[in-house]
Amino acid sequence: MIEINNLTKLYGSFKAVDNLSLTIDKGTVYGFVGANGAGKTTTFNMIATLLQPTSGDVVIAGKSIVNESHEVRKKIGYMPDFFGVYDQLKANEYLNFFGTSYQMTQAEIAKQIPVVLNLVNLIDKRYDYVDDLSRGMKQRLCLARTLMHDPEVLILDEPASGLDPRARVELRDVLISLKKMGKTIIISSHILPELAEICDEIGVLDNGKLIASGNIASIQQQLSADKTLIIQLISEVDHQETIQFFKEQQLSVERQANGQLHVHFTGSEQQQQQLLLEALRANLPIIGFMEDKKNLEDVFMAITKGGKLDERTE
Ligand SMILES: Nc1ncnc2c1ncn2[C@@H]1O[C@H](COP(=O)(O)OP(=O)(O)OP(=O)(O)O)[C@@H](O)[C@H]1O
Repeated sequence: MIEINNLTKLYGSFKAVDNLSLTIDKGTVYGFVGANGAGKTTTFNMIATLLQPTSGDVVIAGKSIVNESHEVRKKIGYMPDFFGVYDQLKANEYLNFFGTSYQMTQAEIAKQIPVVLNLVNLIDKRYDYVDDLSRGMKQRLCLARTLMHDPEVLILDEPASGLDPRARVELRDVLISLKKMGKTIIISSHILPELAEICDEIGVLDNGKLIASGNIASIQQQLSADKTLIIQLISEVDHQETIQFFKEQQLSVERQANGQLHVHFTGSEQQQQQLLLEALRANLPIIGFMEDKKNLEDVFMAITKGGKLDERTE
């Protein structure tokens, strides 16, 4: 559905997007995550035909953003990270304005306005002034405007930014409905857990490069070779024998304030099982043995700061 081929953008000599290649299948919700300045907006502006790439191309439903931008625009709905405020316009007038700019007929517009307002749960606000809506409602109205011409692909740049938790949940529910309708959605955020809830796949952008891509489980797995085992011991027993056991296995061990041991481990799952078996055979006072599952924030920080994945994915 979307083929990104060697997409590159230079601002002067600065590479904001560096040789990005990626395929996104129809019906996929694909999330781009990256710190501020990683290149998300630049990438989205190119996909949305608002910015010419320095080199490379994006092909959406068979149409090139470089050579067929007009055709591409019919297929996409773009929600920018900042959008204008339209004084003195009511919600339905706002949608009418965008419908007209998509060259829809008045009959089509009249039919589509209630459809999109229902989708974003704003049908009760159709006669309210845009300026009087809450920030979350404005975001959803902006999403409604991108749906006016019923595009196959939605490009949403940080749609949840600045929203309170409740407004985020409301927006997420709308996105889940759009996903169920079979839309292909590209969405960005600098908050990985937020994307993980609705995305089928995630791409991590760092300094303009796509340094990891795949479903959340595979991204987490790419990091899991470097893990911490949490060992819980019977309280009030001497920890020394157990610490000595792990040291003899050439593993580094740290005793925590809560009495747990943290063992740094880089082996496979089979080797992890073997370690547990040997610890039990040695009759150590172990009552808990588990891997410290990295949460998504840890994963994000590790991939963008530690450079661990750079070597593996290149
Ligand atoms: N018009 C421009 N001219 C020069 N440099 C630019 C321009 N637009 C963006 N940049 C630079 O390109 C890099 C990528 O910016 P971009 O806005 O794409 O990142 P982003 O991931 O969307 O960041 P944010 O999360 O802060 O919106 C940044 O270093 C930014 O300063």
